[in-house]
Parts: sequence; structure tokens; C-alpha cells
Amino acid sequence: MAKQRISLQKVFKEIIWPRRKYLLIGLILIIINRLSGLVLPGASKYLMDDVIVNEDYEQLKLLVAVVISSIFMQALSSFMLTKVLSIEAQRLISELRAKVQKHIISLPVSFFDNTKSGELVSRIMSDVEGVRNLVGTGLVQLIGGTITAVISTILLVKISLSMTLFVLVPVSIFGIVSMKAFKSIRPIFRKRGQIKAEVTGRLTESLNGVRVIKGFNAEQEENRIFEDGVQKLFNNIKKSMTATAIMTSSSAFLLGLASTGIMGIGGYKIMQGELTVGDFLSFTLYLGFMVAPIVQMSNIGSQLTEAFAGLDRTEEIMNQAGEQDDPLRTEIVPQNIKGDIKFENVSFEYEEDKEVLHNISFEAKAGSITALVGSSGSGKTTIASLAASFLNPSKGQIYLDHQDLRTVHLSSFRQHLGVVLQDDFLFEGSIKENILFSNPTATDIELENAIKNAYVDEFTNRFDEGIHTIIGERGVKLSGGQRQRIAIARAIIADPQIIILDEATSSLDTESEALIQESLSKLMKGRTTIVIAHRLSTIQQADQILVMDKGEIIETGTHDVLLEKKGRYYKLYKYQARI
Ligand SMILES: Nc1ncnc2c1ncn2[C@@H]1O[C@H](COP(=O)(O)OP(=O)(O)OP(=O)(O)O)[C@@H](O)[C@H]1O
Repeated sequence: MAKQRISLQKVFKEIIWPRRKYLLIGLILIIINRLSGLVLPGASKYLMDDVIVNEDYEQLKLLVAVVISSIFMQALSSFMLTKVLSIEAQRLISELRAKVQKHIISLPVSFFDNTKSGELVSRIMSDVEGVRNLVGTGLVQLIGGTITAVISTILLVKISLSMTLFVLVPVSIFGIVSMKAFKSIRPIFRKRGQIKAEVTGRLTESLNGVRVIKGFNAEQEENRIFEDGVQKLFNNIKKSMTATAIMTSSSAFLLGLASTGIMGIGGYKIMQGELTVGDFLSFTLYLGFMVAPIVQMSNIGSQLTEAFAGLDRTEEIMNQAGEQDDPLRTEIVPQNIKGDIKFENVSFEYEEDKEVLHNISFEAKAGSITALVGSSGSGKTTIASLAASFLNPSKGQIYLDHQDLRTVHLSSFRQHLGVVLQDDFLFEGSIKENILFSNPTATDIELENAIKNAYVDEFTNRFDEGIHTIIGERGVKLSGGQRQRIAIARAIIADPQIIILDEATSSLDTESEALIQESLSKLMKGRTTIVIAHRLSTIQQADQILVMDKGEIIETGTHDVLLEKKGRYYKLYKYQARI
């Protein structure tokens, strides 16, 4: 994936500007917050130099009242600040998550073949979290802090120019150092996202493949890989923590030096009669207001850096072209189609210069069954994926009713498509939900029809909860044959004109086998079917059989014709119990 850095302009336009209202409210709140914070130091000077000296009890009461109200304002504004901005930040995180998920699911199938699903989960869930620092209190605090720092500097200058200049030197050095440091931390944060994604990816895979891991006694190896991953993550966090720690402590050191200097100069000036005790007290308090935001910057700065690093990674993925993004894909496939599929001189390569399909031509007539048979790796799955538009031909064309598939609007084409794959995915939920997944608006009659035709009721009738039985991790476990029948029911209820079918190879007992055959026949009836066939019954029903070898069609015909020919198919049929 190309490294993509998100620009400040883009962040401003897409993230900050649309939320200007909230940020403005936040800014006003923070100014109120900081200004009310400045009341106390001002009041201290007044207390020392005027109230105490003049023994003015009335003024003392007033002073206390003013300070209490300012403290109350400070507390209130800080509460509202968090409420307004933090909630807005969380809203933005949800929006971004939804946006990234939507984009990721629009990417071509090849992208998913090459990326771990756990990594994508991390991209959707974690990478966008950093933006809370942009819209949340981080940015506003930075701006608010800067404003307070400027006001405090003016007040400091008013008290003593020479003392202010003395403080400004170490503060500026610190400012420059921290700017440089943030630049160096950003790549560390970027890398962190990447490591996290890798580790989560591998972890998800290993948890899913726990049978294979245990079966091969490979727990130790898996533990080692995970430990290495978390160690890498730890090293990365350590690196950024060291950088922030250096910054925080150097700031404390420089500012400590400045305060000591102020003590010396201030003490001298008081003794010389050039400065009152009250002025000195306010100076030190205002000084805190000037330097606090600058010290805070090391914290806020790393938060903002984290936000940018996350957005960089999100940007990377958002810039990948979705499968529908191709400008050629404009032709809307009508609601009513015949369903003729024609491959014309189609070649395909997954990797450059490694062609796996060579010059494939055949026609799957509307409503007919085309069975693909052949040895492993001969290209059957690739043909099925091309027909579903999961892949695009490297050469040649595929037509649906004379319309080049390369130019069709994908969702308008896929509304006519149904797929039943070997390891068909069922998600956690009821059997009914799993069937309705392909057509949520199906009527009860359609549902009943699908359930009957796929012989799902044959086993759901035995469950107390019938089709409402929950399956998956929290529910009942189903046998391979039962799962297949749910997948078939799902395809029947979608009522597509074109079916892509990858028959499961796992053998079932004769009874289940018979039920699956029956339900498959019902599914294929009247629909254009391209089937990677393993069952003799399916092959015998096929209108044409394409015998594949090394990416080419070497024989075509019906079961009887091919047997008579006594070629490759005959051999496959004769020497293999299953094809
Ligand atoms: N994602 C991929 N990237 C690179 N090469 C691939 C990919 N998928 C398949 N191939 C290669 O393409 C060729 C055809 O594979 P395909 O999966 O279409 O064969 P198949 O006939 O369906 O095999 P099987 O019966 O074992 O499933 C094989 O050489 C395979 O190694």
C-alpha cells in the first residue's frame, strides 16, 4: 500500500470545518475557563498591595466573592467543555468507523485475499480513535492555552519587561525543541497502528484456526509469534514514551531554571524598591499561566500527532479504489434479464506474467447448467469468480446478455446473482435470519417455500425453536450437510437468475447427500448455473461439462457424449470415485 499522508488542509476541510460550531463553543468555553483562572493571581496582588495594606475589610469580602465566582465559572466551563467536545469527538469516531467500514467492504475481493481480516478490524475500530484528540479537548486546549499564554505574557510585560524577557529565552528553546520532537514521533505512531493491525490480524487468524494449531501441536510456535508481536508493540510504545519523557522533563528543567532566575531577579528588585511584593506574587502566578500551556503542549502535541498518524493510515485505505469506482461501470443491468453468460477469449492472471487461465471461450445459455470439472489448480474457481465479477479478465470479455460485464454497475448485476460456496458463511443468529440475509424483505410464503425446497425443515422441525434456533458460537452447532442446506435456502429465497455454485467436496451420508441433491436441483432449475461440480448427479444433470486442465478447456460436452469420447473426462470418471 502506498504511504499516504493526510494533509493539514484536508483535515481542516473534512474534520475541523464541519464541526466549527462545536469547536467555536469549545473555544469560547475555554477562554471563559482560562480568563476566570487569571482572576486568582490578579486578586492576590490586589490583596497584598491594597487590601491588606489599607486594612479594607469591605474590599476583602468583595475580593473573596469575586474569586469564588471565578472559580465556579472555571468549574462550570470545564464541565461543559468536556460534555460538548468529547461527545462530538465520539460522534466523529462513530461516523468515521462507519465510513471506513463502508469503503473497505466496497473493495475488490482480491484486496481481502491479501489482507488479514483482523488487520481490517483494527483499521476500522482503532485507527480512527485518535481523532478524538482533534475534535475533543486537545485542539481547543491548545488554542485556549495559547490565548492564555499570550494574555499572561502581556500582563507579565506590564509587571516587568526585563523579567519577562529573561523567561522567554528558555521557553522559546523548549518550544522549538518540542516542535522538532513531534515531527519525529509521528512515524512512531504510524508504525504503532501498523504493528497493532498485524498483531490483531494474526491473533484473529490463530483463534479461528485453533483446530489446526492444536492438531499440529503448534501452540508454542503460535505463542512465540504473538509474543514477538506484543514485544514489537511494546518497543514502539517505549520509543514514543522516551521521546515524550525527554520533552516533559526538559521542559520542567528549563522552566525550573527560569523560575530560579526570577526568584533572584525579583528578590533583588524588591529590595531595590523597584517591585512590590504583590507584583512579584502575581508575576510568579501569571508565569504559571504562561508556561503551563507550553508544557501541556508536549502532551497535547503527542495526542495530535497520534490523531494524524491514525488519519494517515485511514487515508491510505480510503484512497484504494473500490470495485465500483471504475469509470467504465455505468451500465445498469435491467430488472428483467435472460441470463446468458458468454466467455470470449478470456485470459486471467493473478500476478503479472503468470497467466492461470488461457483463452477461455464458452457460452452458458440462460437457464442451463454448466459444470466445471478438472484437476486441482486447473482454474475452476477462477472461472467462477470471473463470472461473479469478483475478478476482471486480463484479456477477453465476459458478456451477460450481450452486455460486457466489465461495464456493468456491479450492484445492478449482482442483484441477479446467487452464490453458494464450499465453506458458506453463516453468522451468529437464528436460522431464519441466516436464510433471510440474502432477501430481508421476503414474504413468509417465500421463506416457507425456500425452507421446504432446501429441506431445511427436515432438521429444524426437530428443534424446539424451529427456524428461530440460534446457530453459531452461542447456539446449536450444525452438521456440514445442514449448513449447506441453509446456504441453498438462502440462494433460493434470493431468487437470482444466475447461480454460482461451488459444491462441497466433503462426503455426506447417503441420506443427507440425497437431500442436498434434491435441493440443488430445485435451486438450479430454470437458472443459469455455473457449478464447480463434485457430485456425479450434478454432472449428469449438466447441459454442458467443461473439462479443465492447466487453465484451458480441453473437452466440452454432456456426460454421455464425453464418456463416449473416451478422452480425459472418461479417465477422470473411470479412475476417480469422485470428480
Ligand atoms: N489469489 C490468488 N493469487 C495468485 N494465484 C492464485 C490465486 N488463486 C488461485 N491462484 C492460482 O490460479 C490457479 C487456478 O486456481 P483455481 O483456484 O482457479 O483452481 P481450481 O481448479 O479451482 O482448484 P481447486 O479444485 O483446487 O479449488 C492455480 O495455479 C492457483 O495457484
